[in-house]
Amino acid sequence: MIRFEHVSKRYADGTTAVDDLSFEVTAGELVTLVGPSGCGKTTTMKMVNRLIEPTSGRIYLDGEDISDIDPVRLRRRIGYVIQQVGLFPHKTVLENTATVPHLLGWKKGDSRKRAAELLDLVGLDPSVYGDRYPEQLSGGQRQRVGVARALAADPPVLLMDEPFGAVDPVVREHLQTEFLRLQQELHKTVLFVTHDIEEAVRLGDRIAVYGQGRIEQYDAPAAVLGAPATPYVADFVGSDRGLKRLSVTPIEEGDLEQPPVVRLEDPAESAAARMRAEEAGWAVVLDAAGHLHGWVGADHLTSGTVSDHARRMEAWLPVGASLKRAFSTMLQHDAGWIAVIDESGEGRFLGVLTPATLHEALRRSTAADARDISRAEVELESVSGV
Ligand SMILES: Nc1ncnc2c1ncn2[C@@H]1O[C@H](COP(=O)(O)OP(=O)(O)OP(=O)(O)O)[C@@H](O)[C@H]1O
Repeated sequence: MIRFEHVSKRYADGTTAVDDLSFEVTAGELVTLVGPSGCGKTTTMKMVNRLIEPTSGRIYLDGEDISDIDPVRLRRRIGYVIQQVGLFPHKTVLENTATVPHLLGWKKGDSRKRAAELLDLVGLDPSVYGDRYPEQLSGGQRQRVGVARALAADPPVLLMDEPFGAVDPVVREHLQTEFLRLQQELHKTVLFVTHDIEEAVRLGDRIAVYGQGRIEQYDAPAAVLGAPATPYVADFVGSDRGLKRLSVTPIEEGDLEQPPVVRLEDPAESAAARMRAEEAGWAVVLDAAGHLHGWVGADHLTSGTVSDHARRMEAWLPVGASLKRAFSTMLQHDAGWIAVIDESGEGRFLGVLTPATLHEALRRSTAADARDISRAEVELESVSGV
């Protein structure tokens, strides 16, 4: 979809910003460009929409050399989101979002309708926010409008230059999650610049780790974390890369423990007897439909039915969620275990994840790399679902 062939950029003052760069982004792929300040990420990106022209080399979009495409036409095929969103202050949120359809000559009604759909898609209710002006929004909301605006004309390619860089970490994580959800729906071809390795790992199908003007490693997140290609990459991804792996390793059914399971309607005494037989101090409680209700301690089961004593359980996750989410859910709920649910299978309870099984899952993921299993076999499906 996007292909760089021996691309270099030297600025007039002699700075070599990008040096003989060759790489390819396939259609529907989200590639993060990560590296320290001044390593050439933004230059790379701006060459794709011809805001900057390369000194040498060629860039292809869908097989077409972009130097043969009129820049204005080219940019219609490419959405662009930057950190300082650049919304027009005197235009409403709806008008800002409708900018590109408007420029493309859409009818006013059509472009406003499209803008409203897009605002909805990025989590802003158009009836609440549509008539506001940018200064009446929070930083995170402004970034969402920026994303909606870039998507308005439905371009196949999105360039995003530190789009979430200016918001606080909590909002940032929220925006990342929403963007991943959006990307699962839209399958845009995305180049995403960040200097934050965590963000690169969380979002990227592949990561390009930049050194000075060059890509040091271009690989799937687990491979970059598990097998850094050079000492520079190892240093950049950090000594805590084991921890970072948490965000690219999904919970699998095989990781789960199977505690005793009782039903809400079970008589308390028989449930207690079963737990004693399994030497378990507690059991997971399911409702009549087999959905997770909560848990119950063996000591409480003195009379009546399980439902008289059961407590609700809020700490649960769908299978396939990342181990990082599992870990933070445990901390958030101060829970020694979390329930894992099969969301696609109507919320069927699958088992529980404990700190010990979480550790095992992390070792499984590291061992996969140590055995030099090819990237394709390291489970990465959930990278886009963390
Ligand atoms: N117009 C310019 N003229 C001269 N040098 C430039 C120009 N624009 C960028 N550079 C230099 O090119 C190098 C790469 O810049 P670029 O903006 O691509 O880096 P970056 O990786 O995006 O950095 P950051 O994360 O700080 O945005 C830097 O050394 C920068 O100073």
